[in-house]
Amino acid sequence: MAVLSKPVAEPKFGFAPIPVIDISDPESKHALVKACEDFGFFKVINHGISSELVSVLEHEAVEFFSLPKSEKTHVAGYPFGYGNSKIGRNGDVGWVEYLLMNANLDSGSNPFLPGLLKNPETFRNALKEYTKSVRKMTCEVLEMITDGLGIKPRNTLSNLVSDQNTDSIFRLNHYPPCPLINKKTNAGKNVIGFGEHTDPQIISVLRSNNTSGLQINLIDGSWISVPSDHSSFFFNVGDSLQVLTNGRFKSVRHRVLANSRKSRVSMIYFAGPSLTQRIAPLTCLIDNEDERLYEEFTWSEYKNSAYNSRLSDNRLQQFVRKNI
Ligand SMILES: C=C1C[C@]23C[C@@]1(O)CC[C@H]2[C@@]12CC[C@H](O)[C@@](C)(C(=O)O1)[C@H]2[C@@H]3C(=O)O
Ligand SMILES: O=C(O)CCC(=O)C(=O)O
Ligand SMILES: [Fe+2]
Repeated sequence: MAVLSKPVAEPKFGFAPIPVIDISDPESKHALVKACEDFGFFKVINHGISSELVSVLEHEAVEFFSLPKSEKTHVAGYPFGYGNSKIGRNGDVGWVEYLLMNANLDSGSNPFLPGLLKNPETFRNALKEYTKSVRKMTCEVLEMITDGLGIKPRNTLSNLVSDQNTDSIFRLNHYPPCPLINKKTNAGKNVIGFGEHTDPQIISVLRSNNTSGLQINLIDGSWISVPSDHSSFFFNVGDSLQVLTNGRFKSVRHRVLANSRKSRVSMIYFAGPSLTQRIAPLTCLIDNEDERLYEEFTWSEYKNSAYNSRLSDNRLQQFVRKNI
């Protein structure tokens, strides 16, 4: 893997409180809206997703990443497939290997899936069940958010991502223990696993094993570490939701630092709309045209421009309305 020694800003508070939302309680809708406004990030508990389902998929992921390098690189590809160190195709690198897939397993976009692992069917079934359950939870969360914002109908946002044919993707990341970090002195402790960025989609749903490393950037610019919790899900507001809410919700900048001793395995569902979907501030959230902060774009336009950018770029900047 590539050696990364770029200095990164120190987290200000170490571990700090992250909004925790109990989605079994409808009244959590207000806390959800506040979390999206203040952090663009929150942890979800009482989600009802079977821990067995998550464990099976994690086990399959660990099996995959334990394969010899030659077998993994056999399924290397862009945008979907295996990748090691290189993130995207514009020069970003990290202490990470990953498998990126179209979340719609019936789309034909993941031709490498049948050849994966000894028992590809177990992997495929676990993936299918997992993405289905996470998509459902995502829609529930978006409906609570819509309620909390006082928007009608309550499926205004969930409709954008509820169909399995929308442009949603699924990513497995593996951050191996990093020998560049000195276990005794902690020298080199800031090796970047996944560089700072915002997610371009509407909302992302992350689950990891019990190895920490994820950090989020607060509105004041400081970084905080997110304590790992393998039984919860972490949600990131994406760029598209920032636009839909006319900047009221913040698309959270986040990154992952490597760990000297433990592997981190994460699975992320990026809920994206269909390619032709128009993304613009919801008219019910603005009183008059002058308040509109962003130009309208289609998801396909935004995605193309995002995939031509560097990881840390502010991708929304070019869509900010001028003369307001
Ligand atoms: C450097 C890049 C990697 C990325 C595509 C991009 O050009 C800019 C956005 C990156 C990102 C971040 C969130 C997701 O992990 C991801 C799959 C996505 O949709 O946008 C990655 C892209 C990637 O890894 O190809
Ligand atoms: O692996 C993680 O914990 C986060 C990775 C991430 O932010 C991403 O893949 O977009
Ligand atoms: Fe991300």
